[in-house]
Amino acid sequence: MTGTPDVQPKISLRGVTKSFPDREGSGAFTALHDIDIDVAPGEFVTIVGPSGCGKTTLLDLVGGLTEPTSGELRIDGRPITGPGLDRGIVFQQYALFPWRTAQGNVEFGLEAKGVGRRERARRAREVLALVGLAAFADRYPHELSGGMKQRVAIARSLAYEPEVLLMDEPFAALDAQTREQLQVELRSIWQRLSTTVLFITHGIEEAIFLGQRVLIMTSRPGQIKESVAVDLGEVDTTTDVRSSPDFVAHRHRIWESLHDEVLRSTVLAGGPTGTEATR
Ligand SMILES: Nc1ncnc2c1ncn2[C@@H]1O[C@H](COP(=O)(O)OP(=O)(O)OP(=O)(O)O)[C@@H](O)[C@H]1O
Repeated sequence: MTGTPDVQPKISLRGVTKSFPDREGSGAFTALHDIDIDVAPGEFVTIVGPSGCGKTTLLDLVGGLTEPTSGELRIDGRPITGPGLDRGIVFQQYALFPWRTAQGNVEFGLEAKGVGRRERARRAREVLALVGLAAFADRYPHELSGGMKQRVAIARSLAYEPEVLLMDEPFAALDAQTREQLQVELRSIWQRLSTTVLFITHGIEEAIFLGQRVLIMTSRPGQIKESVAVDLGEVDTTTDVRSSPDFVAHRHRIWESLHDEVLRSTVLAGGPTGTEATR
């Protein structure tokens, strides 16, 4: 099991297994097997694992988008029975409404929550400012860069103040500089709002920079192999923190653990796949 034992966890998974019917339809294919995870309130947990090990499946389960084959998932001790406004989800693809402005996209979740028009507009402006887009509120998605669109997607999730933010490789499609900039912004937003975050990534450095704890998953069927606490001390994001001895040591430790799994998944797949997970 992973987590802090003495606080009631914000997110808790016990014995979670998820199977899908196999291609022939005659049996089942196990994507996740017997997962136990505890995430403390306000904790930022990142998850890395080889390609196809079930990371997205895990996040979908916490998001209530699918149901486990067996096991239990809880938020604040209550079983997860479906999607809810207590959880905001940010996907790799921006999933913005093209016919709505940035402001209109951010207001969307608030409409669903029944927030009045003036309050919606106020809150949307506030979170757009939080992600550095105050001057772009009236722009449509096609007028925004990839990084800006992903900022709008994050602002939309933050607008209705979810207690939990679920992020599935949200920066994967961005260029390296924009990605690093958004990592810094997300880190400071999280520090200010103390939202509980579960963040999936292929990048070891991203996992270390953002996470207080990195969960390493095994190759298929996905299980939690290790939970690595990240302690970088006081991080000055204006310096090249990724070159610090502590950061490099964490990177090496996680790389070694993950590399074994990537090799295993390559053998299982019968070819050279999954190497992206060792970046
Ligand atoms: N709806 C589904 N039906 C059948 N199989 C599925 C379904 N969803 C996922 N899978 C399978 O479950 C396994 C885990 O998929 P998942 O997308 O969760 O992995 P992942 O770790 O997020 O992969 P990646 O890192 O490449 O994004 C894969 O083998 C995938 O093909």
